[in-house]
Amino acid sequence: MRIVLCYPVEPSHLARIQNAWPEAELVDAGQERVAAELPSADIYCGHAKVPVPWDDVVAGGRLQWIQSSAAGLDHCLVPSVVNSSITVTSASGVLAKQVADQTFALLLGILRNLPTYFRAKAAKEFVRRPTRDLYGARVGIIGLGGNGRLLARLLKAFDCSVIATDWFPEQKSPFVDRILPADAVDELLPHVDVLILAAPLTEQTQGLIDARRLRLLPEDAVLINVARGPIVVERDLVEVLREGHLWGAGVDVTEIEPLPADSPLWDVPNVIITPHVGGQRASRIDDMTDLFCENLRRYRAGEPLANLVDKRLGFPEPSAIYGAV
Ligand SMILES: NC(=O)c1ccc[n+]([C@@H]2O[C@H](COP(=O)([O-])OP(=O)(O)OC[C@H]3O[C@@H](n4cnc5c(N)ncnc54)[C@H](O)[C@@H]3O)[C@@H](O)[C@H]2O)c1
Ligand SMILES: O=C(O)[C@H](O)CO
Repeated sequence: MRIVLCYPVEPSHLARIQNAWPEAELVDAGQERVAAELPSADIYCGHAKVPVPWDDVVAGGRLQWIQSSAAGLDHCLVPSVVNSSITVTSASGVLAKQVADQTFALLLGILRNLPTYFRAKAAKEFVRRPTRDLYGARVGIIGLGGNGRLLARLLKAFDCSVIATDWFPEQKSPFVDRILPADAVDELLPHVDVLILAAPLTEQTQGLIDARRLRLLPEDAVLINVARGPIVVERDLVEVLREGHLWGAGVDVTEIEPLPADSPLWDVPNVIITPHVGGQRASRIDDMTDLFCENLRRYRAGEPLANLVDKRLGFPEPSAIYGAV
């Protein structure tokens, strides 16, 4: 058994992975060597941002299982992988705490008008501007997976009412007041003060939030995107923000990353932009290694894997999500 890794592991992580399968040959490939090492791998654990020649790897016929170290699978669910017998598992749940921190940083930053105060600080001006409350707000979450579920739980500490859409609306959560089917977005939008995007990028979610839907939100609503940039039509977001329809937006992800210097989004005052750092924190590697070691154990024991992805859908079922609340 040959296991190829391409996520930032330290010697202690390597030791734990080796311990989970002592007879396996473990290769810490690094980005430069991944294309050369993968055709002879049985198992691959790697990150979204690493380019992999998937068609060649699938054609080689040896790879059995991809453990993505990202929750979003837009990097590896290419047609050749989807149509193959390769098992795919995601990192759903592993980054949920960090994504929650990032969401609250963006959300509270916009509600409390921090972009204005950062500009005022640079100009050494002591200005006061109106603010909005998170306490008691009506929050809509698109996508109730590892991230969405943790967010719902934390929002309850702010006495928010939480309404969500999800592909699996029959799932239960003590922290969500109402779960609607994925295609009920238009029904949800008029009833929320804050809209948080936490769904994967799929055929159904690409361009989901366009000008028409942004205008269905109440005036002064806030949009937070911690999922994938192309879920929002960015030029529509700029247009609607400039009309003054929204209170503001916080985006950790953009249609093109890095966001091009000539993007008009940079110049919209009531927007906070962070460079896709929602999942960033040292401990994520520990958490990722916990998940991978657990899945190696299950793989060897022939047990169902955590975060097993339905490749046709592009995400795991709720019952498979690792450590979901
Ligand atoms: N900003 C970051 O750094 C960061 C970090 C982690 C994840 N992400 C992104 O956030 C997404 C969600 O992460 P997660 O860990 O919760 O993933 P997940 O796979 O656990 O959950 C995704 C959820 O979205 C639901 N869903 C799928 N299609 C939908 C649709 N059309 N409408 C509504 N719901 C839909 C699924 O049923 C599932 O419950 C990832 O796919 C990834 O793209 C971003
Ligand atoms: O999907 C994820 O896990 C994050 O966006 C990192 O790529």
